[in-house]
Amino acid sequence: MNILELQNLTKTFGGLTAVGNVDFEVPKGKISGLIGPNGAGKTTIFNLITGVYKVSEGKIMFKDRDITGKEPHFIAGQGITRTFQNIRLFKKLTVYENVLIACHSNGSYNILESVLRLPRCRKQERELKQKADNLLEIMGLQDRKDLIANNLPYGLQRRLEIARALALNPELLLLDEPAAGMNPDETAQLMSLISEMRPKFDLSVLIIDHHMDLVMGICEKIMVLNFGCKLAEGTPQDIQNNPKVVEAYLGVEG
Ligand SMILES: Nc1ncnc2c1ncn2[C@@H]1O[C@H](COP(=O)(O)OP(=O)(O)OP(=O)(O)O)[C@@H](O)[C@H]1O
Repeated sequence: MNILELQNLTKTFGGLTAVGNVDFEVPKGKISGLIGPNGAGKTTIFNLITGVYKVSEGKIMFKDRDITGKEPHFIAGQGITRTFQNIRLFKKLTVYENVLIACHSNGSYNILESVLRLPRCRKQERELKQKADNLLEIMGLQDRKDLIANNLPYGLQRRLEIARALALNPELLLLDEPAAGMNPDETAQLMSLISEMRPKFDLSVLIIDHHMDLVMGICEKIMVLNFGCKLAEGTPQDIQNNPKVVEAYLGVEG
């Protein structure tokens, strides 16, 4: 069963076709990968899925519902959250505050209940704090919860971004270059973390990354883009043995 389907997806910017007629299914409960050379259209696809860019042509189906053209907040509310290529955190707030703020987006009490500190509000706040603590524990950030986010090592800032995305209770998590800037040890730790959190949160995951060891190591299905078009899709083995992919991407140093 598929959680997400891209049907004939196209995005043009003026005369440039950033994404052209792409069909791709993301299976439910699996980790999938989206790879391709720089400028191939990968981040544009994330921006289309999350409603940041408007689709030029084609359809995006999430859990069999058409979400094409919907606003980002609606799509996030349906269960798709993401991280960004350039980390986006509240850099001057603590690690804990960063996660707690994200958890609060699920709170359902109103301003009056909050100002009057009514019991329903106090109960929810306790639950949200508990949730933030759990997320920090799972992401291995509990012992740094009082640090200012900007002072975290880069690899841990990436983990914090994932914790914030998980706080929104996604069913589909989109990770845009989660291992960018990480050394091989940090990348290996991130791979185990993603593999462990997938069943823990009952997630489907779609990852963009240039680290082939990460993508080939944890993805069950991979799509390769080149110049905005789908070049190949299949298992890591299919992709590694595909001469077109080797020529377009894997054979390129860097
Ligand atoms: N807002 C925009 N306006 C104009 N062109 C854009 C815009 N966003 C992306 N593009 C163009 O679309 C193409 C695809 O870009 P995109 O960022 O999706 O590639 P990518 O595969 O994610 O690359 P990278 O691996 O370098 O992040 C590029 O030619 C890019 O310059």
